[in-house]
Amino acid sequence: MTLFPAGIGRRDQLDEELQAARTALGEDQLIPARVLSQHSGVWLVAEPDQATPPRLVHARAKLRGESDGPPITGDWVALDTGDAIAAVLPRRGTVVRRAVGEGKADRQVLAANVELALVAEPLPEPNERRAERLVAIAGAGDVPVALLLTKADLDPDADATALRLGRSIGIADSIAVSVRTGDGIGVVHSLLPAGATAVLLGPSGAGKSTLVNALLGEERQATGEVRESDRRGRHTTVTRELLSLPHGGLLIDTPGMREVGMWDGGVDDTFEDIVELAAGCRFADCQHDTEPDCAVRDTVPAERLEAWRKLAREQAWVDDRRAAARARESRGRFYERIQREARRAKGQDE
Ligand SMILES: Nc1nc2c(ncn2[C@@H]2O[C@H](COP(=O)(O)OP(=O)(O)OP(=O)(O)O)[C@@H](O)[C@H]2O)c(=O)[nH]1
Ligand SMILES: [Zn+2]
Repeated sequence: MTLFPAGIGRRDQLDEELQAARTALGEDQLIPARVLSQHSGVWLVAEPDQATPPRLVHARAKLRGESDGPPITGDWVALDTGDAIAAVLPRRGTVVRRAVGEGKADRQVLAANVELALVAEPLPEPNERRAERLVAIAGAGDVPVALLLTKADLDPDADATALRLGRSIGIADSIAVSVRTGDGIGVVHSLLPAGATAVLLGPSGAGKSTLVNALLGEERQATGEVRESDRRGRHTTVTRELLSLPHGGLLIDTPGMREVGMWDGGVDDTFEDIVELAAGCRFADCQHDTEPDCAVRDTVPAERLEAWRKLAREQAWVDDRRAAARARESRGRFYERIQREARRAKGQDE
């Protein structure tokens, strides 16, 4: 039985990228695979042709300390002859948040190589601010977004609410879905064509797992069993997994997130309405607060303006810290070079 009857996803230029990794590492035996799930210290991977069943592999120690962090679910990787992940192939379409932690500025890649982010917010009281934030981090990684207003059966005006929220955040695909009535499920399927990979994001309790089960239909039982035995056998924790949907689409399931910190910008994309209107303000640095001739203040709802300010402040804070870290790093490299040159000069003296 294959876990992914319709394959493990599209990947353009896989051969070229693999060749580049072989050249870089000087190893010509590397083979490609995709990470289906990440556990503590091991990764479940599958090869594109699935000639062998998915298997748990390790990663080379050096990979774990790299700036991009260890391999994650959705990654395309190069495996060596010892079945260890030797390289992570370039990531396209990433969702990155600031790692959770007080005053910390570090990045966490939530999903890699995704072509769509499904941002879930539950009805009847969707939190627009929370959705905006997820839309912004997806936008920062060049990942298009569809909004899913879940639990549509709890809101008699679900479709209107979805439309309104989509307009407000600037997302064309905004769909009310209910697992209870089945409304919207077909539309979600149509957003996930064969070979495409999407990630499902949203707060705890939004109904993500329930929706995933509905999308998987009967497939889940078949795939679930295999995975469960993997998990139990190894006592590992699954954080995210790549799932194969019946129509051939792939979906990365993420656990509910309490905190989603900004990392790579994306604020301006999400608040395009404000950015565009601001061009009409009298002052270029207008804060849309008490300035005269402000084109934004009276047009944009106060809560949205406040949300924009808050995210922009947060992004500025992260940018500061990232700039400081880069400066520290380049100072470090500078001193290393000076010391190296000093040692060399000394060697020549002797
Ligand atoms: N009325 C209604 N309830 C739903 C629907 N979908 C999910 N729920 C309920 O919402 C609750 C939360 O659902 P989950 O699927 O566990 O939510 P989740 O987003 O996966 O939460 P985490 O696993 O914590 O991230 C459960 O009690 C579900 O039964 C729906 O379409 N309608
Ligand atoms: Zn203004």
